[in-house]
Amino acid sequence: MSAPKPAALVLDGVRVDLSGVRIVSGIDIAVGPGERVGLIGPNGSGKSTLLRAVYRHLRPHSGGVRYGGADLWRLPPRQAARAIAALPQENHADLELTGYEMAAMGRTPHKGPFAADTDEDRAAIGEALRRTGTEHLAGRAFAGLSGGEKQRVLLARALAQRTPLLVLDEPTNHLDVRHQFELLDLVSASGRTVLAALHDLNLAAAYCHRLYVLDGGRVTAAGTPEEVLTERLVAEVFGVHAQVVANPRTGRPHLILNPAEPSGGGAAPG
Ligand SMILES: Nc1ncnc2c1ncn2[C@@H]1O[C@H](COP(=O)(O)OP(=O)(O)OP(=O)(O)O)[C@@H](O)[C@H]1O
Repeated sequence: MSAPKPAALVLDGVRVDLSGVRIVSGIDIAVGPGERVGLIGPNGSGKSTLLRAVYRHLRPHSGGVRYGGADLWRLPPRQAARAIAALPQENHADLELTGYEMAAMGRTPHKGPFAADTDEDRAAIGEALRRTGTEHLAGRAFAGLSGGEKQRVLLARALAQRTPLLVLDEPTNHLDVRHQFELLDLVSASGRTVLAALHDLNLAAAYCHRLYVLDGGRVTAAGTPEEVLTERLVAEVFGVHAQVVANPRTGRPHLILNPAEPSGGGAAPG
């Protein structure tokens, strides 16, 4: 009943152009089976574009995306959708679906056209709603949910798909702090292979085994959070000052962030 055993995701020289503009190029990324890899980088650096090339919304102009050795772009759509589930940034507010129906869309790759839900479908949907704490949203119109509620229902859809690979684009968008932790705990506990774009560097440090830094459409650094999240790199890539300390509870790197050149002496408000 659980997702198949996770395999490795490999991006090999991926390049994507949009409207004749090169957005990302020469991207080599390897995510081991069951590994959680974070993609970090400033606005416009190409994170979403790259993820779309992985979850088959934007065909790369060159390079390959392989999962478990198979070229994801050559797989029949249904087979690909049994391997990879995505939590994209796009909003589906236009769809007239309930929370349950949205989560149930995750079962589409496992069913024939117009086939009724099987016991396994219902179990997968129910478990996904329960794990994401969204059972109470099942009967509500998806379009009327709050941003955070939508995000959690979309995660339920991805989990109901029961794929061994998850691609997450800003999964903590709209979520309050408790739900940010809960979502990433849930994803971590799932044991899936994960590639996720994250803006929050501390969450990236806390939940990812390794990080890739994207800047100007290229990978400029990669390694463990300890290796990547240095004061120098954060200053160069994000233009802010970071003091790196160890989280006293977890031992993971934790960044105390401030503007690069504090003005007004950095006095505390009030
Ligand atoms: N159709 C398009 N034509 C030209 N440029 C585009 C097109 N779509 C996106 N871009 C540009 O591609 C670049 C990368 O966008 P992308 O959304 O991948 O970045 P991102 O790193 O995910 O950004 P953010 O952190 O703001 O979400 C941006 O400069 C964006 O303006």
